[in-house]
Amino acid sequence: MDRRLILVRHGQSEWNLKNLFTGWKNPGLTDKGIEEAKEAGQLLKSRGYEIELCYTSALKRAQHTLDLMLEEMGITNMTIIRHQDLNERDYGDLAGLNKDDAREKWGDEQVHIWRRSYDTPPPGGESLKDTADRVLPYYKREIEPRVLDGGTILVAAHGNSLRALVMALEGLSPEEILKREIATGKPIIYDLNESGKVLKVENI
Ligand SMILES: O=C(O)[C@H](O)COP(=O)(O)O
Repeated sequence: MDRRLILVRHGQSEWNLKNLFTGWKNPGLTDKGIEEAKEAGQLLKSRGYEIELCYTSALKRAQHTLDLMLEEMGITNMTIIRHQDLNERDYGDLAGLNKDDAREKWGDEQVHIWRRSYDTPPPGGESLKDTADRVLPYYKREIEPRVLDGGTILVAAHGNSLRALVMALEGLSPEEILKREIATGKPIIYDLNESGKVLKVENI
């Protein structure tokens, strides 16, 4: 029996293109982001997976990415569960600021700590740990049981909500997750065993 979990970060957003901290702000996809989402859909289509159920966040860049992927896969009748627990990390006071301007103001190291450390939150926002504290209970409660029932579950979410999930699934340390980047529109495919442990991971 397949117990497959597919994670996809949304395609490039308007604010990714402008190099702005985004967090819970709600920009749409760029043309490139739309293409990335379609390509991700084509890739999954070529694998012939039968998707049982989809999850996404409450933010439109992830929702639109999922819709485009499903369209490419020719899937018209699908249950999509949208929940804010899968939202991007809240970037707090940094949201809307240019990432290079922030480095000029606070220095490269501080900005890197805010962006990639495990437990140092950006001012007024969530650390990766804070993000994990909402993403992982949601995953355990809602998503994992559906995967363990058998089949393929697709999750379209965000760079840091997915880093939180990848950290738990792959058993990465806070040092290891610091270096882990999640590319836009590139599916990560996990095969899980009956207790939810990762048997195999494939980045396509
Ligand atoms: O919210 C954002 O700005 C991006 O989606 C992810 O940002 P990061 O690469 O700075 O974590």
